[in-house]
Amino acid sequence: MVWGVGLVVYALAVFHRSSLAVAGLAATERFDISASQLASFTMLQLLVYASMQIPVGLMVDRYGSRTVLTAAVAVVSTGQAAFAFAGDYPTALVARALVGVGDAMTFICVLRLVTSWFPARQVPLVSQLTGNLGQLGALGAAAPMTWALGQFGWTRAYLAGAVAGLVMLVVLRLVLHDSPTQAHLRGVPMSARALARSLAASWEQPGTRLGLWIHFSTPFSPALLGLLWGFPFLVSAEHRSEATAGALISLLFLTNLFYGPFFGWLVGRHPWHRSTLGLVIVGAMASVWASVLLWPGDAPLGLLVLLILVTGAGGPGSMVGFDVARTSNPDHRTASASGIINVGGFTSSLLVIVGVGIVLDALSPGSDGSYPPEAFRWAMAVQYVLWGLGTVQILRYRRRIRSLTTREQVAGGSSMVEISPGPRPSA
Ligand SMILES: N[C@@H](Cc1c[nH]cn1)C(=O)NCC(=O)O
Repeated sequence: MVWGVGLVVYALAVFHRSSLAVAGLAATERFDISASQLASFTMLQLLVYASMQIPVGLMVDRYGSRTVLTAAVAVVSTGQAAFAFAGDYPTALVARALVGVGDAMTFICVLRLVTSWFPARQVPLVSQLTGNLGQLGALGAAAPMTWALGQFGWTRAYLAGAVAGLVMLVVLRLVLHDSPTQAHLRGVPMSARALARSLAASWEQPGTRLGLWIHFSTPFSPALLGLLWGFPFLVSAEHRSEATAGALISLLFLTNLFYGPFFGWLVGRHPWHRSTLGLVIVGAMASVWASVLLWPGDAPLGLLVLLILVTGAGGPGSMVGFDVARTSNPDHRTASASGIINVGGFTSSLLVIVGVGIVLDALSPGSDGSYPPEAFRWAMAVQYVLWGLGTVQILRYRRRIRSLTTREQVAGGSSMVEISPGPRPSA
């Protein structure tokens, strides 16, 4: 029950995060803004999210999931309510930033609950299910939100999400305990210096860095498609109808339901090969994107479906990063290590979304807002820079961790290494 409540709260956060995706046109009219001002909502949210991860991880280790999740739901609902009533662009930006803050506090709390409530051998699978079932919130923010906006109008549609948050707040306070034996699982108070030492200790573990780079390399491609550029790419560059493009984006979220349990099972059985899974996912995404981008003319529908099915592995693949960090750190640092990991994917997503926008603008001089297919192809190729960097770093830290641990140790549930005093490894 505790996990179920945590999962619903996370799905609601994903709903709030994605609830602007189908309201772009309405938002441009309501706030009288340009396309780039509209994109800045998404960028602001991602920026706030990424920059909050380390403080949030430390807060969860110190105050426990129940307390931080309560604050998260209160903040995200306030933000969504403010967005419902916002009549001008600056107010709407502040409201979206609040949504980003509350959203940033949610996932790490729920992952921490999973490690406290489930036996260690079930944690990889349940964490995968958490990350992936939570994406159903994005599906709820697609067709149902389109319907609600048309039926009830802006204010009432967004307010409904905020009210759902208040209901979950009550349920959370009634049901959710930090562990089977304690309502509140609190860490010891630490000075700023001790916090810095604890973070440094996590960072010195090669498994934390390996996890960060797996999380960096895997989820940005589905984020690029699902959060901002997928729809215009499919319509403008691949000349698909809006209905087909919408169906392909929905399929992207649905793939999570397949990959989640599969990767969870795989990671639980073969922890030594977690980085191999990360590399295979990156390789598969890079290859299928190359086929689409190099295809002369419009890519056939079958290839676009393949692109979606393969790219859909990126989000679930990023969960592997959390698992590597979990087994590389002691329990009292689990949440702050997860915070470090989560910076990876949200930074790479932000970079790729901004990068694609910059290349599109540079290659479409004087355009009226519609981008030529050729510009889109070059813009989407920005992904290769990040995949290249991510792959080099995964290989680097995987080599380091493999030289310092054994298969038996990792199979036993730990990839922690003894850090010897002396010169510290550089990033
Ligand atoms: N990459 C996601 C998790 C995921 C799983 N399937 C698709 N995405 C992640 O890191 N989530 C953190 C969050 O706050 O959503």
